[in-house]
Amino acid sequence: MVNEAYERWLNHPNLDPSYKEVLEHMTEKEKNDAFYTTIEFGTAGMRGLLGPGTNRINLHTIRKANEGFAAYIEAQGEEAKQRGVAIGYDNRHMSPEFAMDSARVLAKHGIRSYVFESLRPTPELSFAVRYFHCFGGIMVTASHNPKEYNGYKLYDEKGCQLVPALAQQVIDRVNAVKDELAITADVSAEEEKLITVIGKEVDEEYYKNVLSIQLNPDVDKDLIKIIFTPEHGTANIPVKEVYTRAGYHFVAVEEQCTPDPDFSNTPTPNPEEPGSYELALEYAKREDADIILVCDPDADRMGVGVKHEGEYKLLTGNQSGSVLIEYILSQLSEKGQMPPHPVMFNTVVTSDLGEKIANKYGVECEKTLTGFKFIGEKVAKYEVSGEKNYVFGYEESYGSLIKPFVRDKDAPQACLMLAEAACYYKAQGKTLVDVLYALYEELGYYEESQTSLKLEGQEGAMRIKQILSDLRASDVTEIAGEAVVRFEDYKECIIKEKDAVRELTGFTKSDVLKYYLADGSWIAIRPSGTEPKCKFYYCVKGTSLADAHEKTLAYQKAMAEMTK
Ligand SMILES: O=P(O)(O)OC[C@H]1O[C@H](O)[C@H](O)[C@@H](O)[C@@H]1O
Repeated sequence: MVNEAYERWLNHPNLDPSYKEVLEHMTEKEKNDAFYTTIEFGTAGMRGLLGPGTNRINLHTIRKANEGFAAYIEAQGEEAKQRGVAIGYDNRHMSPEFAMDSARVLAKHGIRSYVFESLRPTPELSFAVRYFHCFGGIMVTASHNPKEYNGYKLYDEKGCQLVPALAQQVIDRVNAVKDELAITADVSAEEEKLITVIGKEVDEEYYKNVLSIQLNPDVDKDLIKIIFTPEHGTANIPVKEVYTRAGYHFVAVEEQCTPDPDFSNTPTPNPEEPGSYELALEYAKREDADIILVCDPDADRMGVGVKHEGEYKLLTGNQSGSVLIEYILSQLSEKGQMPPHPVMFNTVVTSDLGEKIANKYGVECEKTLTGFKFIGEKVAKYEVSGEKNYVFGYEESYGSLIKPFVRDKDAPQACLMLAEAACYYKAQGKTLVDVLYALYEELGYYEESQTSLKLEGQEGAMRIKQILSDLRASDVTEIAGEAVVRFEDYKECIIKEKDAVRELTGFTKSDVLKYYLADGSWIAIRPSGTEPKCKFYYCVKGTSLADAHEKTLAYQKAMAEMTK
């Protein structure tokens, strides 16, 4: 099957010429990884290595996806085609080309599109879908992945990434395309007219909305200095613009402000990884800055560094999320602006601390599976029913959404709110780390961490599946000497507790296992849906931070042993 697909590509008259040479020089292993399957929709759309092959991101697999998306829109009728699709893209290799090609494939089906004139953040694409009342959206990006990757995210009419039930309707139509190389993007002059280039007008509206989230716009902004880096990506213009308009003092990491598909001046563009803070830390020390803010290339994630007792401490996504919850909810309460039936959202692998903070302010916390689309889905549900009111949504993976005029994670919003919180607390003589430590004192000492096994290619994907199924098959009763008091399996949809088994409801089936331990900690395991990794999440509760840390190390070691 691999050879058949490979030969079909190699000899196809429509093969993009730049791919021919790469195909000819592939080793057997490379050939296998590129053709053993077709690239799938994961946590956040289709994401994969750039290059030729059915299991790669390239002009032909993107065209195939667009052909399926177009068929899906056509099936909704003429109005959907007229409302059209908003299209955005980031700084990655081929992103602008894939975006324009997508517009052309849609135009061949008579579908209107609005394409950004240059790179823009993912949240602004979500915003544009809503602004133009489009039927859907496409964002060409691989978010935080390394430079060798690209991807394709699909949005619904609310500006939310397609949830599995809708994505499946597109996938079925994508799978019905037999020859992806036969699809072309040659449009007639008439079809070309269906494509509108957009820019400034949407920017303005988006900035206005972002600035509207401020809870204390009059906070003394002279109190803090911010170091900001867009990691060569799309946050560069919007975050600078928003800070300038709001009056914050910031210094941008110049070397990382140029849009660059190779991310030349950063070891990694992912704020989950310490390398992304390296240059910003040098700036911070030189400028004696209070906070460091790092956005990923498509500006849906934000990483935070805080100067505390003379040192810069990097916050995890759980920690920055906790500080934001505390600030936002305390301010809403104090100002009497808390809506009735307030609700906050996070995921089954996000720390318990967030929920505790929310509950303290009378806010309910609802959990979803990993993927902000599931949070966006809930926002839409409650918007219609009016049953609950959104106050915040975040994930441990460094993404949050403050106001739902966007339906995906929004780093420009997060950067503005984080800066405001830092000023507010500095006026009280506190750093954001002080705020976090006070939360631990009040609600319990938590250490959240993540480890992962990088397992690439077909073999890696099989190994990851095997790790999960082996764990599922073995009855784990203790981890590092601590008893397992509850076990949740999101694929088999069961909860095992006190020797009883009951159904786990409310979630789409997903390959996630979660072990709750007697000391109040939990450990979860799942395959990443955006990277070739098996992820282990630890939320460890201790009697002190030192105790939580010691236990974390023990649990990590035990899990490593169990999955060797
Ligand atoms: O753990 P993964 O499947 O790789 O997903 C990690 C994260 O990836 C993207 O940023 C998604 O938008 C997030 O919703 C998700 O939490």
